[in-house]
Amino acid sequence: MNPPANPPENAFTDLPDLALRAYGGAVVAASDESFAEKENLIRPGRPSFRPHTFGARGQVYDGWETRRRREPGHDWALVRLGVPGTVRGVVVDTAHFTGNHPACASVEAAAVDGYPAAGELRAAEWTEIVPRSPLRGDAEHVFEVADGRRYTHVRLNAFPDGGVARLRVHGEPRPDLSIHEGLSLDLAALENGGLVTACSDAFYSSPHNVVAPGLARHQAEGWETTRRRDGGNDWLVIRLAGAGIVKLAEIDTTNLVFNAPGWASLTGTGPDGETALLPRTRLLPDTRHRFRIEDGPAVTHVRVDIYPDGGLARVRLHGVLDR
Ligand SMILES: NC(=O)NC(NC(N)=O)C(=O)[O-]
Repeated sequence: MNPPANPPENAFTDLPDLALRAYGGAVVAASDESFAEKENLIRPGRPSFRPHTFGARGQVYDGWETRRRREPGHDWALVRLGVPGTVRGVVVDTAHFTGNHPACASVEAAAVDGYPAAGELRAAEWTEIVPRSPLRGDAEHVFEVADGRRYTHVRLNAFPDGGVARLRVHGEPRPDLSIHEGLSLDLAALENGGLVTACSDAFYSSPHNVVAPGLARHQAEGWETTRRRDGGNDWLVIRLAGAGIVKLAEIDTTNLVFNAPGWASLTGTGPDGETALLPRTRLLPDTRHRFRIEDGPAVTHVRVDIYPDGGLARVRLHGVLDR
């Protein structure tokens, strides 16, 4: 999620990239990756470029690059989304590929639950979500997707061959929660369908990071705001995996050593209105705080207020789904 504080509504690039490696995405197969490896497609961060870094196979690119095709057909890469979901838009980024970018690209999507092997995936039913479109070199191509179905995999087609730096697949998470039936789970986690739907400020790093899997390895893998000068406070809103009762909240300031918030509070919203889940509570820098939440009602959204600013590495809201 990019600045500014009030992004335009429905800008799909503000939704999380469901294919991101950090969320568990994987490039499970590709027709070819002679020049540069397919895994680069879903790496976090902007693609880098160092000129004249020629290795034994040619210039080294931060992207997926196939060899010059001498037979009919086209190249493709198959991506498993880290979290299944509704795809709202795709970005095909040819950053730094000039003279060797594909002439055109298209994107297809499929829904295959379980653990399909690459061969099984290729035989799946694929739906075109981005029609074959011309590409330019060294450019981000932004394609909105109107199809509202849930998908688990996408396939990038490069016509006829060439290099693509990144493939971003923005959307809303829709995992299958049946496996959690009768169990507690992190209702905020992106992998369980939690989604940050609003935030006051995303200047340094994305608020989606607070619901990402695992621990943040450094400050940029968490959410960080600017220094606030107006007397207010920063906040974000998490839409939970479903209506649920939060029983344990984890507020993690790890890696925020000199810029951790001084305090935080949690407010739930649900069918019964607004409920204070955690009153304004003092936080320490660089610490994973855990708080029991007693007797809360079922809520669908939780607002996390931090005072006055700073950011958080992670927010975990463990609880049970309300039937
Ligand atoms: N990785 C490469 O060297 N690719 C290309 N060549 C240069 N110089 O970038 C190409 O497609 O021939």
